[in-house]
Amino acid sequence: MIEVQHISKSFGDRTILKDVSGVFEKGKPNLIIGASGTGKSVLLKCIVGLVKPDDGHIFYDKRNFSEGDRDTKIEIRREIGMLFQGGALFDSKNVEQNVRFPLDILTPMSYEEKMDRVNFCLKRVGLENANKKMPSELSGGMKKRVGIARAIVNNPNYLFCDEPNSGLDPQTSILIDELIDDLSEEFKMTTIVVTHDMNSVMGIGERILFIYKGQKLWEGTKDTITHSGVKELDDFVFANKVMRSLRTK
Ligand SMILES: Nc1ncnc2c1ncn2[C@@H]1O[C@H](COP(=O)(O)OP(=O)(O)OP(=O)(O)O)[C@@H](O)[C@H]1O
Repeated sequence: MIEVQHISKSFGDRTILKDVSGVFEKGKPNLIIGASGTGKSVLLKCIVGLVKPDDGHIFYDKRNFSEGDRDTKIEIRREIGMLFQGGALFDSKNVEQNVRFPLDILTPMSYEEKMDRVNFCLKRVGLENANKKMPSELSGGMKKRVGIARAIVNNPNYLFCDEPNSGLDPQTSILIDELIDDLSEEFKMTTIVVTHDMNSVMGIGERILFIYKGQKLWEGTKDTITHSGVKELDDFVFANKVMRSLRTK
């Protein structure tokens, strides 16, 4: 479980996050949703330690990440897997080298042990025959799968995914969502997915935080999101014609 308490962040005189609190549960994807530019990625960066909040605390299974000692922070960082927006693969490395990279820099494992783990993860994401392919030879969906294999290769307790569906067609997006959902449960990871994709929300949104202009305005599930009574959330959810047509039924 990850807990954020009263997180605030400004850049210069622009306040980006205001007193955001929330709990992210183990074994399922927890979604952070909201319109573009509302502070979702900054919140995620605060949680993983890429941005330092001005105020507030972040706890990883009760361990204080924001004010913990150096060793605690290093320990927590080693338990984090991250799927970056766009995949962020190394263009000059092939698939297996990309996936092996965290093991090369973070573990003392032998080459054989690393390759066993790499092959296990590639198989788990449905890419068992792609070891030697270069990123330029992969489709967008395959790149995401490689990114996911790399994010889980170190057997993380925490998985963070920033817009995992960006640039993907709707069908591939659903497959990637389902993969993240399945992996979270299978490996008992606390997973946080940043998205503004309503398909993801209705597909895997068992736990959702809605951010509006840097504030958490609502939290709930896909079953309660359509009747939250929060105007700003309704504007977000029903921006899409299909969702509007469902509301009137
Ligand atoms: N390092 C930074 N310095 C200054 N401003 C920043 C920095 N990082 C983010 N911002 C600003 O913070 C605001 C929120 O950005 P953020 O990336 O969190 O939005 P978002 O909700 O994730 O949007 P999107 O869905 O478009 O990615 C934006 O106006 C952005 O310009």
